[in-house]
Amino acid sequence: MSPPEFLSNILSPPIQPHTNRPHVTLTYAQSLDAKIAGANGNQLILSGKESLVMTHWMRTMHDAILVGVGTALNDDPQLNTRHLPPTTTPYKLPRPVILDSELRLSPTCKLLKNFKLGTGLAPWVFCKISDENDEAFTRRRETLTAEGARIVSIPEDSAKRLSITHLLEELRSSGISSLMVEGGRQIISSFLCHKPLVVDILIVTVAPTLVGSSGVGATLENLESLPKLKHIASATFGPDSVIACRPENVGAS
Ligand SMILES: NC(=O)C1=CN([C@@H]2O[C@H](COP(=O)(O)OP(=O)(O)OC[C@H]3O[C@@H](n4cnc5c(N)ncnc54)[C@H](O)[C@@H]3O)[C@@H](O)[C@H]2O)C=CC1
Ligand SMILES: Nc1nc(O)c(N)c(N[C@@H]2O[C@H](COP(=O)(O)O)[C@@H](O)[C@H]2O)n1
Repeated sequence: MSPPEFLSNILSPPIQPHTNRPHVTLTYAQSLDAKIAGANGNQLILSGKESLVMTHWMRTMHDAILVGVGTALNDDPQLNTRHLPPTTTPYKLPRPVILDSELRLSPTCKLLKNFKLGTGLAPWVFCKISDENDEAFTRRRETLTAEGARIVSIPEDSAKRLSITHLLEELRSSGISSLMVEGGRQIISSFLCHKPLVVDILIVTVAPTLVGSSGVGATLENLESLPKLKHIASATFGPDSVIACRPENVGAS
């Protein structure tokens, strides 16, 4: 059992990291009208079963998989490989990584439950560097640590979001060579528009469905902030089209 040729062609293992950061794959599923969720952020199952299996293969090809705390709270994801066919050799599980400035992650989330059941790796939760006197923050930190999370404090950027540069350096020095970023909207925008460019490949599943204007769009950014893309490959999985692109001039470091 091995990943579909589409993936092995574009993410030939082992994926090569950069000196200061992992290789970054940004991926999400969208409707034909470029929505990633329904009204009020309601989670939508956009991918059909064939492209969902493709996404789970992609998970096995990365050392870590990242979501923002908005997604963690809204979707309560598992970020595992449960849609792959049964096998005697266990699939590689990616390390779950959550960007969570204020430590809002629920101590009862599925990621922590799976870790305690032995069916998932301990999540790494990245947060801001807090004031020592912030007792509520310290309590949340202690609770999540007691539930099995590794909490890592990193600096914020000028917009008061966690610094993507520091995050990627920390992941690389913790042995993460390849990172799959799954969303949601703010995370997609932060990674896609980061200067210098840090996304090595963008893989978008397009489902033949319409969500309408109340849905959540894939990005928040205007055209000037978005990178130019070069098409790499496309494939169909069941009814869905999957498109892989590379941002032009992505950093070589
Ligand atoms: N269709 C798909 O493939 C996916 C859809 N989604 C959908 O996306 C929605 C969640 O998206 P959002 O609310 O935008 O939350 P998000 O998942 O993008 O998390 C945003 C939060 O992350 C934290 N954060 C820390 N540093 C950050 C940084 N540098 N950049 C951005 N965020 C940073 C902040 O607390 C921020 O509020 C949900 O409706 C979910 O269902 C999420 C993932 C994939
Ligand atoms: N590939 C894909 N297709 C969709 O239709 C989706 N809604 C998502 N969402 C992402 O997958 C996470 C859920 O993962 P688990 O099924 O719990 O393992 C969700 O939080 C989004 O990151 N992806």
